[in-house]
Amino acid sequence: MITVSRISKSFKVAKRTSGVRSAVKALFRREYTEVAALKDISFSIKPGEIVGYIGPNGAGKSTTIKVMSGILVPDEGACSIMGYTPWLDRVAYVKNIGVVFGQRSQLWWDVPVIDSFDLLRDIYDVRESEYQSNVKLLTETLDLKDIIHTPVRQLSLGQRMRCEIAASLLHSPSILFLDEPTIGLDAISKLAVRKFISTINKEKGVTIILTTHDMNDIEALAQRILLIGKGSLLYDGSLNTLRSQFALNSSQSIEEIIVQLYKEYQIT
Ligand SMILES: Nc1ncnc2c1ncn2[C@@H]1O[C@H](COP(=O)(O)OP(=O)(O)OP(=O)(O)O)[C@@H](O)[C@H]1O
Repeated sequence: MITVSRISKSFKVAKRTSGVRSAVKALFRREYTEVAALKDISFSIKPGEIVGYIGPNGAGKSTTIKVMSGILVPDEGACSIMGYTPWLDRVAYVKNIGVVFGQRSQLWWDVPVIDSFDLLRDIYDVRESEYQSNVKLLTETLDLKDIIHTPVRQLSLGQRMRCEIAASLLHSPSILFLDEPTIGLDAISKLAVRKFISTINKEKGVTIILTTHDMNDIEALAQRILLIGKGSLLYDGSLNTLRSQFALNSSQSIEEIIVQLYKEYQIT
């Protein structure tokens, strides 16, 4: 379903130095450095999998999600998702995927949530009957009844996140990319989001790629882990294998094992 082969992506970043002299000099001759965000990344994902994509800050997780969702074009490599190359066939491709960036919103800030949903229905060209049944199901399962007519700017983070997840599923995508969907949520909201992710995976067969720093999300959801550090893929396997290979003792938490792994690979 998803094949990522030998993807690399660098960003050109302007060098910044302090001081007025340097600032004036930079007006005439700007210097750049290259940040290698992804280095030769390859993996494949089967339909119906929930894959946890983990790694420390700046490892390259969001860049990978952006490449897979067609937002960024890689410098090298190929990616085939449901037969599409994400950055080439964008219009047709996005009908098959849902994307949630925990730190950004796809909802219109000043209008009631349901108006954003209606706009997304038009953008994705969703059939009315399919749209109505999805709104009903998502309203029930994500408990949106009391907030769906509220403008997004008046929602709490947890309420907004439930709406974001609903928004990403209005067009019944087969694949869902979740980039830190539980960031900043309280314990109740985290559990609700986790339960929902698990339900749509089990009941609707949605394939899920989840990036998170919360190892409880990973333990609760991910059957498989991809570990990335400094732009390179370092581990691909199940949580159990990771535990049996890397745990120092049976009382070590998954969080401790992951921290130890980050240190071992020198990626923090
Ligand atoms: N638009 C950009 N311009 C320049 N550099 C970028 C850009 N986007 C990402 N980077 C750099 O690429 C590297 C990988 O960033 P990325 O956002 O993919 O990391 P991440 O694993 O998602 O991190 P985090 O856990 O902190 O969200 C970092 O060094 C980052 O500074």
